[in-house]
Amino acid sequence: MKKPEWACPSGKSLLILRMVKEMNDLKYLKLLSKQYPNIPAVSTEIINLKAILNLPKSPEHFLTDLHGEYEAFQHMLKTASGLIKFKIDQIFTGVIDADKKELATIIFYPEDKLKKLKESEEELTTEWYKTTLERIIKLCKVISSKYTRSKVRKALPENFSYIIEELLHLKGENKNKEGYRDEIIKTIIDIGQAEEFIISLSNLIQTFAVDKLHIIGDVFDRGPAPHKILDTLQDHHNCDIQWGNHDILWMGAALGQKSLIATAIRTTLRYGNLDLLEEAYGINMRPLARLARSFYKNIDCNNFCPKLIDEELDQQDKNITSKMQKAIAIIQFKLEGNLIKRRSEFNMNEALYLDKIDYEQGTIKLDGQEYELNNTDFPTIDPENPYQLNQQEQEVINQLSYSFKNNEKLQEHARFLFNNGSMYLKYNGNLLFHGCIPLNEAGDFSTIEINGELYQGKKLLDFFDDVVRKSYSYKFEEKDYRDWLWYLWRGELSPLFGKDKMTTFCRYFIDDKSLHQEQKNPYYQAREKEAICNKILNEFNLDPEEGHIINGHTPVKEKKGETPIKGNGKLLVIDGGISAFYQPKTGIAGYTLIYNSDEMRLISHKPFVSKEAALEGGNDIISSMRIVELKKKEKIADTDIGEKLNNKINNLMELLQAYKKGIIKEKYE
Ligand SMILES: O=P(O)(O)OC[C@H]1O[C@](O)(COP(=O)(O)O)[C@@H](O)[C@@H]1O
Ligand SMILES: [Mn+2]
Repeated sequence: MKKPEWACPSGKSLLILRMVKEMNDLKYLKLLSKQYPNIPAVSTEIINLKAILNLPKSPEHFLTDLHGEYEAFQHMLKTASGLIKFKIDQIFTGVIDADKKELATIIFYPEDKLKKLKESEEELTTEWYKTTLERIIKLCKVISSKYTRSKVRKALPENFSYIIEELLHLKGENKNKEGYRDEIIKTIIDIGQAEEFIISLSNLIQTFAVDKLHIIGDVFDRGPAPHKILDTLQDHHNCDIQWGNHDILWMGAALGQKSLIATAIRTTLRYGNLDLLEEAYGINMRPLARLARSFYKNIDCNNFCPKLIDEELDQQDKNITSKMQKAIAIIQFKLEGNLIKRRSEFNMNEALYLDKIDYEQGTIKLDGQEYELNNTDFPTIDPENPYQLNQQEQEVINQLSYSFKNNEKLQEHARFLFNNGSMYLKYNGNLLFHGCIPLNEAGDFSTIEINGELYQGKKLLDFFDDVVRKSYSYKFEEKDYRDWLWYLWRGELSPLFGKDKMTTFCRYFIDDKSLHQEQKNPYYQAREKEAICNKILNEFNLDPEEGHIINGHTPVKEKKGETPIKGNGKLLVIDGGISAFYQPKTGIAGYTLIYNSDEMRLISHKPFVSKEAALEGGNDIISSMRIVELKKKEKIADTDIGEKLNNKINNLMELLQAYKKGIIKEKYE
């Protein structure tokens, strides 16, 4: 059979191909020439970009599993996980510790700390303002030196931009300009603007300390204020998110996926965070409370009692929260039952419970064995038709679904998560994801068949990434993409969940602890081995010699001797439990990671007590800093952005040649 022409181009078609390419190149260069119309313009940009390539790589900050702990998160952000204090110690070697601590606290919380200092009997003298300003300027200079002038300029506060730019770019050794600088500082103090400058410069230091913030999932659930974390992230200058299972839960709920709405509400009530729904988001919970009150009269708290840290609810609130939790849990189990039956390809029949209950005996039969239920009050379940919502339940879930879908704030947060998030991220040679890459016992990528096609490894994550985006794009149509978000929340091969099953029903209703077990995916054992980590990096086309996997989701139990560094240093698990509920298990209050131009540094944190304590300067929450890897001084040229800049430089060089050869005519205004 004659080969199709494109399979092996003849000499003539090769010539045609080359001509087409040249024409396209020329078209592109002509477009580029609109931006850089002559030799001086294009030369300036080439010089500028080449200089940027030689700047040191700017710092990346990695946080994960924030679980609504806003205050601890804020502190990590403001302090850049200890990086700012570390720089202060490096720069001000001759300054006493107390002063360095004070300086650090001013930079982290400038308004509050200044107020506190003024309230104490000591007066803030001109000398104090001068020293403080000089130190802050010095630190700001060092921290901003990794950026181009234009980037620094763009970040400057409007009011003082000219003066701050002057101060930041005056060279210390320039004797001629010393008087000039001193006069600027003196005038700032004389005209009563010192505090404004201290605040502006402190904010600038916080901005520059970290260039890129990565959130490796799970902003929501357990803690009280995920909404405040999201508000902060929305305002951040440069942040990305790798979705966690708890984020997908809320994203799906925001799109009106009813099983996820029920689950999000149940989890919120379980941790006593009714205020999050009612006050922060303004979702009306009265219909659910009414239903709970009318059906679950005799609840004795037990397994539905909210988990609290400081007993912040009184008995009456605890009772109603428990009733509501049970009411929404039953709605969840019913909705999930219908979903599992509708989506047989999810293969989740083992999560069907309500049809296995003997409602007269108060027992349940699972895998041929009978178990006693510890609670047999199911006033809304019709044993003949256990998955059918009764009328009141139907009304409540419809009302909640309407509220979720039409809640402006929740929709704004969901939009942010969809737009700025992904299933995984490849960034500067590293691979970031929340949960796992599903593996089988043999250490091979697990395969899932969807509509006759097989997915595994990277292809599986790409499939889910695509489905999540489609669920958002088609949110107003009754397409079934949203069901996949539920699968991602709790399905066996969900890379965000990474466990064989979720045993919520058994945890509530059966005392036998063996039924509460959730088996982790074999990935979690396998990742201890370097070869497996390398295999995963290769699967994602990353260089195992250079790259690392950065993982969240499973709290590292440091107390039990577990280490966050796995696979011979190839993989870092940075979930150390910022969530207050996990701290007894982990023994610490979270890990964070800083990736600088010369090292990767893992920081473990002590529990964050309060902002008040932080303002006193006594709350240094860093418990240890470990250098995971020393790097050769990396430059922007070595990063992903460097690669893009290099491409641009190549194009500009071609444009320069085209001007020189007269292929494209220069334009001068
Ligand atoms: O702590 P709770 O509310 O009992 O939740 C337990 C559930 O949370 C999960 O651990 C998932 O949450 P994480 O992603 O934080 O691990 C489930 O596997 C488990 O069933
Ligand atoms: Mn998780």
